[in-house]
Amino acid sequence: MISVKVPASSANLGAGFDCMGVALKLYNIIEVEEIEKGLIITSSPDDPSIAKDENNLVFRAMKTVFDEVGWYPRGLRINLINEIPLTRGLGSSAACISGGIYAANLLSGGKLSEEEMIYLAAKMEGHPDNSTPAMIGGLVFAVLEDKKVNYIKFVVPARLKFAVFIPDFQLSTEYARNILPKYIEFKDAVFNIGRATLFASAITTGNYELLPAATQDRLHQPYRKKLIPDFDKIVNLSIEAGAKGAFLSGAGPSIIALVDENYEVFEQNVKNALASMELAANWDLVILEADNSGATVFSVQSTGLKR
Ligand SMILES: Nc1ncnc2c1ncn2[C@@H]1O[C@H](COP(=O)(O)OP(=O)(O)OP(=O)(O)O)[C@@H](O)[C@H]1O
Ligand SMILES: N[C@@H](CCO)C(=O)O
Repeated sequence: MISVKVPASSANLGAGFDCMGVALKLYNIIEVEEIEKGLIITSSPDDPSIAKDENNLVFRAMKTVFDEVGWYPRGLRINLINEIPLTRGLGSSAACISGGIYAANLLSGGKLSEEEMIYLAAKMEGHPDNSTPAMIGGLVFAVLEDKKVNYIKFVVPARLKFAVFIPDFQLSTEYARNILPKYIEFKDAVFNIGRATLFASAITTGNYELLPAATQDRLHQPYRKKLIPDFDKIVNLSIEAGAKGAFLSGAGPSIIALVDENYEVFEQNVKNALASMELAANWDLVILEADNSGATVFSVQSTGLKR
């Protein structure tokens, strides 16, 4: 049996719609083994949206590898241990895709290179901003091309914390993409290019004072925040408490605030404020660090199956 550990991820990071994302220290574990025949899928905790047949996202990701390398297991057992909340903007689908591809590559003899796995994952997800950090960790700047992903990985220092606000409701990425406009104004495109460029420079040089300006966005947040009634309240609360920028995590509904120093004080103050505020949803706050490793092998045990 092969166990793979794969991190959550937060895409966009403000202005970098579909091209910037960071892996976070919150994990799913995917256990896979070849069996004599059939497909057995188990999951804990379970959720009705986790398919137990060939529609399962981890299985579908694994199958793209088997099709690519031309090797198929006789049967397959998949056990999912899920820590990443589903459909909250924390890359649960990318973890399934990148983790499934990584596990299938190990099971089938490691024929694909890291670059090939990164490409397959981004192609399946449709954009590389969650799947690439889920695969290799770190904070990633990435563009999906015809046959490859062009990317740069930045190793995030532990000093930078990601305060993740997770609400008690879900928002599917598909829905949150469908409400975006087909066209945007030229001035909004210019606004985002400036901020995304500033973000990349500020984060890689450690100039965190620029982050509040660099995390502004006009491509997706103005539209999506209408689906998240507490968005402005939580962003404003975070900035007042000292965050270096706060924005929607991926397609939402989670919100992330960047916190540099005194994160314990930030956490306490924000938790107290949340408890006394009138909000439309219940919000959990967890402080996470970036994961700089991506998908990794957790353990490998022989199944004793003979070929
Ligand atoms: N552990 C899992 N096992 C199987 N399927 C999963 C699992 N986690 C998520 N999924 C599938 O992915 C879907 C959620 O994907 P979606 O892209 O909407 O949200 P997300 O990836 O959590 O958020 P975002 O893309 O904004 O970061 C679920 O409805 C389910 O079909
Ligand atoms: N860039 C993607 C991330 C969510 O998968 C979006 O915002 O729709």
